[in-house]
Amino acid sequence: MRIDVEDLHVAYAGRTVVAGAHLIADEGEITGLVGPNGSGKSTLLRTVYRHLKPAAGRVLLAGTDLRELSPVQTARRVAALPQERGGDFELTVREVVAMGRTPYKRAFAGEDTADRDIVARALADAGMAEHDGCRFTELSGGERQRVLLARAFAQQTEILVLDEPTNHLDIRHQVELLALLRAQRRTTLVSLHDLNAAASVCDRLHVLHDGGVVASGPPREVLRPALLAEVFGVRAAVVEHPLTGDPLIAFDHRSPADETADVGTAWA
Ligand SMILES: Nc1ncnc2c1ncn2[C@@H]1O[C@H](COP(=O)(O)OP(=O)(O)OP(=O)(O)O)[C@@H](O)[C@H]1O
Repeated sequence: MRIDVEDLHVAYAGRTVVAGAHLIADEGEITGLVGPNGSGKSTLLRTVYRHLKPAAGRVLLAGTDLRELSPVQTARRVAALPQERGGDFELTVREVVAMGRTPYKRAFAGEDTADRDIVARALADAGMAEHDGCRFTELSGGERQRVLLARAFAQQTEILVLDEPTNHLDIRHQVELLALLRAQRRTTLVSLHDLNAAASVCDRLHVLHDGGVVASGPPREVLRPALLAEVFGVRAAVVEHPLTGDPLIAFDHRSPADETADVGTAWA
């Protein structure tokens, strides 16, 4: 189920933070949203999972404007892992994941066997099956994250919108999560700070800068040194990963990009 974001404008209390953003997330692909702090990634994602309303422009799911869908219809199409991982749920891990089944329930209907199987499968996929009886509040940040991801899986939507899903995860769990997303082949729109992870797992990237998309395309075409200098303010070489052949960004951690250097317009 393809996502089209068209000329999107989003504001908080009159302050526009996403201004005229366009992007596409193709069916079954992993589409990455990257950009510096405050560039508008979370805000854009919140409009796609309908937590925020656009001030102008629109979000289409398989050609249908989100505004034409009810909240339940949206929840059957889009599951989200928001950046706000709060919710000090006084619930067990299993109960939190079972919340993902809500869009399919009539009021006060209980869980059936199919729901229980879906929840168990989602917990196993997120590597949290052994914690199913634990209290959510007693988990580490990374474990909570994986439980909330399992809740999104249990929602069984064609679209996943994930805001920094690898945040808090150790490197092994980052690799596992990204491999799991690839294996699922759902339409996935994901914000990532780790540009090397984005280069490895995303089919297409959109670079957000000051609320607008300034570059789009396959990671190899987008992640060029000039763009990294201009948008992220860093010096970097882009080489080939010796194991995978993916683009590998070797950052200069000693000094930022020289603001006076002529880096050209990488995305022209
Ligand atoms: N709830 C809010 N109310 C008011 N302003 C907000 C709110 N959330 C974000 N903003 C502002 O909107 C701008 C974009 O923030 P957003 O969180 O979308 O960026 P981001 O690219 O996801 O950043 P980060 O990489 O730091 O997570 C920032 O200037 C931020 O201060």
